[in-house]
Amino acid sequence: MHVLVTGGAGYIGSHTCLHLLQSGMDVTVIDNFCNSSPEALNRVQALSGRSLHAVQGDVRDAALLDQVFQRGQAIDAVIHFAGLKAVGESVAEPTRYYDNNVAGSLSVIQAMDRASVSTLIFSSTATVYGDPSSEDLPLRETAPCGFTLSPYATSKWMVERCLADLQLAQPHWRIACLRYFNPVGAHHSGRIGENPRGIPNNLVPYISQVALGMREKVSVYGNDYATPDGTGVRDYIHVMDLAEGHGATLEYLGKQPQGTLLTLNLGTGQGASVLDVINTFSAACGRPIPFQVVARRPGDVPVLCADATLANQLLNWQATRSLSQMCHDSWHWQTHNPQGYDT
Ligand SMILES: NC(=O)c1ccc[n+]([C@@H]2O[C@H](COP(=O)([O-])OP(=O)(O)OC[C@H]3O[C@@H](n4cnc5c(N)ncnc54)[C@H](O)[C@@H]3O)[C@@H](O)[C@H]2O)c1
Ligand SMILES: O=c1ccn([C@@H]2O[C@H](COP(=O)(O)OP(=O)(O)O[C@H]3O[C@H](CO)[C@@H](O)[C@H](O)[C@H]3O)[C@@H](O)[C@H]2O)c(=O)[nH]1
Repeated sequence: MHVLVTGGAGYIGSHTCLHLLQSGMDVTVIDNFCNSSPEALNRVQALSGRSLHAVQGDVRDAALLDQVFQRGQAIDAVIHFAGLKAVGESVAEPTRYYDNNVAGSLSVIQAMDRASVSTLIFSSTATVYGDPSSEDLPLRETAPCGFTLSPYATSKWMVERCLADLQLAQPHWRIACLRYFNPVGAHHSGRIGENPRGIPNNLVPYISQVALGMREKVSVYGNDYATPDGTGVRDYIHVMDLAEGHGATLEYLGKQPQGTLLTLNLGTGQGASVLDVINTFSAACGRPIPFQVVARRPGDVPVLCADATLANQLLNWQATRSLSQMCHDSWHWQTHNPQGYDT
């Protein structure tokens, strides 16, 4: 099987490319490196002992996509990771987010159509659930969606809706929208991992930099939520579990008849609070993690936690790595690559 991975040099993309190569699949990547480094792909190839074909470019470049689809061995499926993901940034720059995430996805879908490739995995997000009511937790895929709290979340929901309409109009497609919860951790080798530019937005990369002494303390955004310890609860999932979930989805889609549209939560089903994560990380790295409680971050919700039963059943897949493993692997990556791929 030959898979085109858009955004394959990014955090989730690089781990998924490694898993696909190790599973014997052929991989082509298109990435404009706006939030990643070609070095990630060098390391993926070194770790797997196999090569992939990398194309530098933007998924909104229709002519380039046509070239990629026409070149060499036929592409069987696309995993579309390319997109922008910073929730706060999307509030400040909505048109950039809609352009990259919505127009970029349309460009990929239309190029697939021209090339008669109709198997697609789309990177969606738990943020499509907005601020769920407590009776909807843990979240099943049927929980209300679309009351989104940021342009980022809306952009992902718009693409999910577009794919549902496409599937109705052209029932030969096989599509999976995967709603990721909170991916953290890194490959156990410490060779690939998350590579935030500037000040990290996300909790675990920030804690990692505090543990390493690069930043003074973690700001805990609010301790007055209706959660057991008052801090926000999320469903953290190891990035390698997520990568394996993509492999399992490709396998599942390959066995389905034409006309499949699948929407799945990829999470562990276990919620962890901000303080749980700080304490678990501190145990993993053997250092105290200084923190200070500050005001809530606008747009944050109290709890996002998956019911991943459907993915477990359909894909014969389950997230197996613990929060402790996630923190351990993030720390391993951070200590070996304090400046990310720029080291
Ligand atoms: N990391 C998360 O917490 C999370 C959670 C839910 C969903 N997602 C989604 O999963 C996908 C991958 O996330 P990630 O964490 O690996 O992000 P990432 O930023 O590390 O990776 C995205 C990759 O896409 C590339 N890219 C962006 N726009 C592009 C374009 N127009 N053309 C070509 N390449 C482009 C970037 O250079 C980067 O390599 C994204 O779509 C993101 O929205 C991420
Ligand atoms: O410095 C920090 C950073 C975060 N948090 C808290 O930690 C939790 C997790 O925050 P973060 O790591 O920023 O993740 P989310 O805001 O949950 O969003 C992530 O997870 C979503 C899926 O659930 C993705 O779609 C988003 O792209 C991704 O940023 C939240 O309660 C935050 O309030 C802090 O207290 N301090």
